[in-house]
Amino acid sequence: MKPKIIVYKKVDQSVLEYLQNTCNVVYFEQLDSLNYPEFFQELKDAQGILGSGLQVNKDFLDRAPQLKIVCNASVGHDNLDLTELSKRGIMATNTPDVLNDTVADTIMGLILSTARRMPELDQLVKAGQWGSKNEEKWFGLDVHHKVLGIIGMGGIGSDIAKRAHFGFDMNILYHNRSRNNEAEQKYGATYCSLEDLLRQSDFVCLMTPLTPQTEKLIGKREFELMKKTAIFINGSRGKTVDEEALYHALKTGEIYAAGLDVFVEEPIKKDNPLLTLENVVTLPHIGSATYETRLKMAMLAAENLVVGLRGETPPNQIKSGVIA
Ligand SMILES: NC(=O)C1=CN([C@@H]2O[C@H](COP(=O)(O)OP(=O)(O)OC[C@H]3O[C@@H](n4cnc5c(N)ncnc54)[C@H](O)[C@@H]3O)[C@@H](O)[C@H]2O)C=CC1
Ligand SMILES: O=C(O)C(=O)CO
Repeated sequence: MKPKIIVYKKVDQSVLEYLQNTCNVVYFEQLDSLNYPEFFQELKDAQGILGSGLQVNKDFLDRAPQLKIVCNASVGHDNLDLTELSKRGIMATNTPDVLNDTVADTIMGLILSTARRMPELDQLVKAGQWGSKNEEKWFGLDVHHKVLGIIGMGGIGSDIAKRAHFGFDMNILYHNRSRNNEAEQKYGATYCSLEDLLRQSDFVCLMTPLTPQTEKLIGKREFELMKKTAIFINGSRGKTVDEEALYHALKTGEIYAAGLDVFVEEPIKKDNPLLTLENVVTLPHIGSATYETRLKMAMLAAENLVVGLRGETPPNQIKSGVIA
């Protein structure tokens, strides 16, 4: 009999068909309060789940006694309690690398749109307010030849460095848990302490995973260290930043602007004070969201699931306690 699995995220038909070759697939295009009861009913005898964002913790796993594998269709895996999973002998996988270029493109988009104030200018033109009198009011800051500080020089950080170095002649500083020789040799990146990076960078780009060590990594003190002209970009997870401190830094001119793809609460609440600021460019956690890349991520997650359920080691197994 084919093992039962649950896909809890909208995926391409080709991914479903691939999974159906070896699995009995229960498909939820998305989870909401209406279909949660049905989802948890199905979970009771499911051997695998594939999707992203669900909090897989002790309570969740108590409701999934047959589970053998949890496949995130994302590289981030802060939603998974790896200790609890490994205690129960349940495999966990993610989708690294296939999204690096796409997320790096998004980050460059945030860098350019904050520095050159593109969303504000778009609104101005569309509102029929394109005049010559106020032209200088809308001037922005150069990106090329500036200093870009990348915190978290992993797969995505390196692809941001590549674009910044070759495309924009930027000087790259980075802070990471360990030295990244490839980024140093190929993109001229210079390793430094977090404090030096914050003091010297024109653009500070946060690209670490969310872990106990990176939660609120950037807060009041870190914003105070940044240049007044600094632009802060967050593409990691909302909780890596103290949002109140960020609001204060932007409101008081401690930093120039911010470009944010991620927030503490997602979707962000309409009354979040950050949304009142002109010097913030926001995106709805869309870093990897192109048709091509989302398909690659879903297919990679599906391949991991099939291999894992075959009793073999999936290519992107996340190992508890392994530090990059
Ligand atoms: N906005 C979006 O749509 C997306 C966001 N992400 C986020 O980006 C994160 C990074 O993704 P990848 O580059 O693929 O991961 P990666 O594992 O290749 O790179 C992460 C880097 O962060 C470094 N790091 C970890 N903890 C650190 C610390 N305390 N201080 C300094 N450096 C630290 C690691 O050494 C590693 O080099 C993901 O975990 C996810 O949270 C990933 C994809 C899309
Ligand atoms: O992959 C991730 O971690 C994301 O945030 C979505 O692509």
